Amino acid sequence: MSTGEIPGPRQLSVKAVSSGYDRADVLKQVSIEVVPGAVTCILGANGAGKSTLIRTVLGLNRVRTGEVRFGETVLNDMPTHKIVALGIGVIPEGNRVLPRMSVVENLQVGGLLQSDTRKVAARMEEMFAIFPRLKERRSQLAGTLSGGERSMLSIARGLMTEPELVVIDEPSLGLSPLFVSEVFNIVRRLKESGMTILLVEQNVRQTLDVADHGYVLLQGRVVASGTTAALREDTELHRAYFGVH
Ligand SMILES: Nc1ncnc2c1ncn2[C@@H]1O[C@H](COP(=O)(O)OP(=O)(O)OP(=O)(O)O)[C@@H](O)[C@H]1O
Repeated sequence: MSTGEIPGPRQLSVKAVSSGYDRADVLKQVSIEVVPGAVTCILGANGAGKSTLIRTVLGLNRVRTGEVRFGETVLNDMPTHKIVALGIGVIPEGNRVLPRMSVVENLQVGGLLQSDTRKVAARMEEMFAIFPRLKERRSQLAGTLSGGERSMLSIARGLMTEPELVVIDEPSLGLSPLFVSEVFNIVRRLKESGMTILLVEQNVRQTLDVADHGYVLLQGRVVASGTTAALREDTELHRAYFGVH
């Protein structure tokens, strides 16, 4: 084997993972793979275990059995800040921003892990290139932004750490239809830029339009998986949402 090879993009793998709260397991033997450079989605109705899966990947819930890996690195029992430092970014659900801080200050908070302030400033300019609307509103308090602008800011803030893989948790939650389309357009642009995305959503149609592969969770188990084209035809997807065969 040669040494000094440039490492390729890393794959996030969840292998036969069980985890939960108190004594009960919520996730039961869940296995997923997040292919580098593609959008992988996790679909499932309320209470299916989507948040628990994200929490487990990010080290907020303990892996009880099984293994979570990012490339060669095992993430089981690793604290969240170390997982983030490995190159896994998070965009939390609900377009969370710091309302009393300006757009620029919100982005600076997103870049806190980076001690080189010139790099933070350069990354911020990259974010402004992707989201020109945020640049126009750079001094505005985040709490006074529109819903769509707020979701752009929460996404941009999550990208300030220059993650290799980003977990996007229900970005359309609580947004009106126009803003929902805007958010999915942003996801599409991030995908075109080559980013690896794990997208967790309830909005089936738009998610299947943007994602490449996906998994359907039902009561903490993966009941269907495959390309989005295959999932569209899968009766398990319909059963998971509507309880019909
Ligand atoms: N902190 C907790 N303590 C105990 N049980 C919890 C906790 N958080 C979630 N659960 C339970 O775990 C199960 C899965 O919840 P989870 O939040 O992962 O689902 P979800 O698919 O993200 O749902 P939603 O789309 O409504 O956010 C549910 O039965 C829920 O009640």
